[in-house]
Amino acid sequence: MNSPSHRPKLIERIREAAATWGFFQVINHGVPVSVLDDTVSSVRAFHDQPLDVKSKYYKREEGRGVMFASNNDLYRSGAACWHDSLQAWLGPEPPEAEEIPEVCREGVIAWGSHATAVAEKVMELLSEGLGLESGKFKELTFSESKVFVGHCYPYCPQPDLTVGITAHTDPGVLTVLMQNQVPGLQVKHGDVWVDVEPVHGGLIVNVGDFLQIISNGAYTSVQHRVLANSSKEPRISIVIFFNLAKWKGDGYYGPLPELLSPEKPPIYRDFTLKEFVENFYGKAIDSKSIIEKIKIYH
Ligand SMILES: O=C(O)CCC(=O)C(=O)O
Ligand SMILES: [Fe+2]
Repeated sequence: MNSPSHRPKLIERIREAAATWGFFQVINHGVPVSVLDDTVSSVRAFHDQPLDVKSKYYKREEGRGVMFASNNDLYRSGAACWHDSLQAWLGPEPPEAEEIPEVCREGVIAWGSHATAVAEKVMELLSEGLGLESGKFKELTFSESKVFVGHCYPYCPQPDLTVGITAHTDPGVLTVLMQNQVPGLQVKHGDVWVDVEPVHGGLIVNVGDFLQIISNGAYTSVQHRVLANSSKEPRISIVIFFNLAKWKGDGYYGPLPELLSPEKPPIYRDFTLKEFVENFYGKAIDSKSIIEKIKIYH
């Protein structure tokens, strides 16, 4: 990702992938594979512990600290999905190190900073792909608000009757994901669900709703889901969501003015953070994202 002579090509490839697929995989990202493997093992070790140890982290209030739960949307959704998750809100207000379970503390902290470095590089390329300065996304604080999520999809004896995570789009700016070798993630491309084969050492990056909106539709936030795990080995995936942080402007979010012109009018109306948050927390993860609500029909 670093060679200057490849940069224009890289910008174009990432722009194209983010526009058409909304998902892409990065390799040669500079994070040692041993860091990825160690983090996956330590999250697995957390989930392998007896329930009475993990239940110390049970809670339902989101937004800060550390939380262990099965489904964030348990009370908003018609059915629960076949996974457990350990979450840590790493920014803008990081938890005290002691709040993070000891068995995976080092992994959570290390992955948090490596994933941020990768996300910032990708954000530079995505920003340039829109014709903006490479530092624009960082200036807009897009890498500041971040949540670590260590998912575990245990063996499911009847995988045809449930799913690991229902189809949804991610709400924020960008998601960086790594996984062990157990498959399950699928991405929607047109009307087809496409399997994402795990690549050892590869990182998956996907566009969230907020990035689709601020790019005025140039980048696409696509639906994805995880099938219930039919293998005896648990599937581990570790995600960092980069969400909305503070905004430099007047409290309203919307398509970046730099991208708009009489030929390219906004296709989304502006909205407030309150509206965004209420929309997210008021629904099950598989129901309509804010994108549908704020679309302008020309
Ligand atoms: O486990 C995965 O591969 C995907 C998880 C996911 O989509 C999410 O946490 O939003
Ligand atoms: Fe997701």
